[in-house]
Amino acid sequence: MPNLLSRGLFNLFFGSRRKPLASLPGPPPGILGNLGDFLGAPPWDVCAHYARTHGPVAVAWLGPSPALVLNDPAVIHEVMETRRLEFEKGNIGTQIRHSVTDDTPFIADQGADWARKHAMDPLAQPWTPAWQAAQVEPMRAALEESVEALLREPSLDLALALRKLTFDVFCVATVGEKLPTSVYDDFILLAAAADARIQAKLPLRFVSPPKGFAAAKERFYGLFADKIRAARQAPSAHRVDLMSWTLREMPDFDDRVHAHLLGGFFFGGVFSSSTTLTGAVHQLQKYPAVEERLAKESAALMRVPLDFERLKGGSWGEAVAFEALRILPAVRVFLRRSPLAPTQLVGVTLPPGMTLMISNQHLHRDPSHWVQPEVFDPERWLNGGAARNPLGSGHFFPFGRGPRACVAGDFAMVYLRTALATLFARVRIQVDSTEPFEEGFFFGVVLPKGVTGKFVARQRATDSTPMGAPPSSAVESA
Ligand code: HEM
Repeated sequence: MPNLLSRGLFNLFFGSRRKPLASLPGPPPGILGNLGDFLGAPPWDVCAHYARTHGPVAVAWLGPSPALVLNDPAVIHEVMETRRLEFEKGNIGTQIRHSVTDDTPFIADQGADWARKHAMDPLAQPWTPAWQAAQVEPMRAALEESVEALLREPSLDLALALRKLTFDVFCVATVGEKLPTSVYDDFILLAAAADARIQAKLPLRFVSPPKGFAAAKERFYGLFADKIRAARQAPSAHRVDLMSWTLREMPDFDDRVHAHLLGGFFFGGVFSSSTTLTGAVHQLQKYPAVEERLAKESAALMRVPLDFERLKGGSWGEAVAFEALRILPAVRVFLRRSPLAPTQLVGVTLPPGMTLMISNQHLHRDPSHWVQPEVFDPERWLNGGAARNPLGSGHFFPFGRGPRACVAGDFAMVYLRTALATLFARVRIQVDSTEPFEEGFFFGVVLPKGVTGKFVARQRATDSTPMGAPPSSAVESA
């Protein structure tokens, strides 16, 4: 809390800016506004703290600029759904455009730009659900191969190991094969360049790209362009990867845009999906009975080939994925900004270009809505629980809300369920500490830090068909 002098100075210099927002609660600003709150803690924790101390709508000051912190489901509904065309996404476009290209809908302006890009996105087509369903067995096989390799590692940084595993599996889902590690290195370099801009304390024009950025970008997107060219020359009616499916269904789709979207898939999905898996693994170590039930269900599901229909029968796996997305959502803060023309919201006129900070951190754990919100309890999603709190509803929006919610949310659920089933049928993931882990931030996504552990093979259940390589020497029973 800033002292009286600091508060007095703020009012002296910026008091007139406070007047239009005076009816709204919020922390008292000092000479630097409330920046001090954000320097000491992750932004989602600050948003949750404001919800608890000031209520569901609060004004905070980022230096001399006000920000509206929203923890009210009805107002969030307005901003992200009914009135979304008025509120552009923060400045994420200028931060990540160099790495992700302009073709991804993620950074499109609300309105016509987004509508055009969304309409031609292979992830938003009538055939997309069929492509998703067809990924279950190829992803299972890719996961199994990666798991066998990880079993040989004596110790792992689980966030990084699951990130690489997710990248490899997404290669199979997008182009039908795992790609060389050099492609992963290029991807991480491009993501790190975007992350440096997201986290920059300087004006963006002073943030220079890392060494080798231009060459990595050319190689990364060039690889997808080469794959598309090769697939056009030797079309196959049987390949089920996204690229082949798109070429069959949308033969006139521009190859350059197609290559950009295939590359963009990794930026959209690898960090968020692997962070969610890491969170799930950490919670499962803390709640062994939940893990045991997942292992049993997974062993029963695991007959090769695994198909979408059988995977859907794994209701505990789905509940575990939902619970991980609730308690440790990978994307916790959504930024929007008010339009240049004066706009009314929450009973006040917003200044032009005002930042709106929307977070799911508090609402996903709101004790007035959830029973024992701090407990990792997948049971809450069974017996109608998922219908009571559907994805994108007031207290559960890990994939965002409204038309700009994650275009690949359904695919992410298929991936998470396939990954949980494949992993927990085969291994116990031993996590070194169940204490809460430190949470960093990479590419706009939460990055778990210091979550170390190892994979330990489970004894295979007798009623499942043997898969893959023989168990390694360290074996536990399921
Ligand atoms: C657990 C995994 C995932 C989580 C938690 C997640 C979360 C999100 C969230 C919260 C948004 C909305 C952001 C906003 O409104 O500001 C979003 C949008 C988006 N996500 Fe995901 N995502 C995941 C997986 C994926 C995957 C696998 C892809 C692959 C392509 C992807 C691609 C996108 C794209 C392109 C958008 C922009 C959609 C649009 O504006 O039309 N995401 N995601």
